[in-house]
Amino acid sequence: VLGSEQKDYANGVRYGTVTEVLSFVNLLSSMQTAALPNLPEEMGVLLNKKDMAVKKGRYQINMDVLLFPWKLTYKNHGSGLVPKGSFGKVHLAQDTTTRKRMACKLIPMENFKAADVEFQARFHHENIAELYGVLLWNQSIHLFMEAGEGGSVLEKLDSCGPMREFEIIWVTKQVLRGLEYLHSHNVIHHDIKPSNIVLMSDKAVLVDFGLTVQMTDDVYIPRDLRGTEMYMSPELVLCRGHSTKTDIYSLGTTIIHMQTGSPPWVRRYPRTAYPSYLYIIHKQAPPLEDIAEDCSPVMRSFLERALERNPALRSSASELLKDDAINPPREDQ
Ligand SMILES: Nc1nnc(-c2c[nH]c3ncc(-c4c[nH]c5ccccc45)cc23)o1
Repeated sequence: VLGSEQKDYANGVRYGTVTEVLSFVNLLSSMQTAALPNLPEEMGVLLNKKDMAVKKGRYQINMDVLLFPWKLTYKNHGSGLVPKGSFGKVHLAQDTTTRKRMACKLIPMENFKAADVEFQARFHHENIAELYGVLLWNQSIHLFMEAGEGGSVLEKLDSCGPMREFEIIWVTKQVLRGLEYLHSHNVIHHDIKPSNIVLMSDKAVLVDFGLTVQMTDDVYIPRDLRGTEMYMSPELVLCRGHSTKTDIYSLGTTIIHMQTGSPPWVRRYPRTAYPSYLYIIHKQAPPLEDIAEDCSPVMRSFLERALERNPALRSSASELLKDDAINPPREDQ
């Protein structure tokens, strides 16, 4: 039976505010899948009135919006689909009335967490993939978001090899702006890595906020290990409390991946011989040996500051945004 608050979703899909999206999402997280059959075909709250055309409380998948498997940007890629984010396959979506192209991440009801949406709904910045709306259909949550049609940095690296320094600077600046914004709200992304940075014609944006948390004070005591091993900071691995500085370390390892084509450690410690890198990250000094030989001196000192073992001494996003490495003197000056 629909509870009282569930009633106002009985009329399907509607436009709403961020607050309404968050209460819808909390309703979904608490809803048992058993309640589903007697719900309307699709239910949802959309933020983006401009690009998503709701018709009489309906927004039907494969009618009002078409979903396509994301043709990976570079042809010679393995699978046809965008690799799974944390709990979700990402499709390309197109509204049939407005023609707007979006990303649509499908998350099965049982895997859905409010955090998947909460941070993208609450925090807005040009370098964070915008949330356009949340829809429940066919026992799956559909998250409609800003699409990075250039694919992810990982896809670009796998297909085109190491990036040149000016490309790395362009991506790093955008990621730092997004991190500076999140960190100013005490929000830790927790999974900064090449596959969570997607490219558009004029910018790069951060995606996948499934592991994101907001610190209550200036340290976060984790209950579980969050992130992807290769990009984890020593203090995060230690599990004795960490801060937003952990994202800066992950950006440092991401830059190493962009300039060499491989994450840190793997060339010196092959994955075949090392099932886990946590001990290496804990014991070894930061992976400065994995910095590309042809890395410029300014970028090398940037990386030394981003990969500083002691988070208190590690530079912040705001400090790194002023660094010479990403503000190269213009040739003509
Ligand atoms: N996990 C996740 N959560 N939200 C997104 C997302 C929002 N907007 C997007 N735009 C593009 C891509 C994406 C395209 N090719 C790719 C190849 C690899 C990885 C991602 C892409 C992913 C997204 O992704």
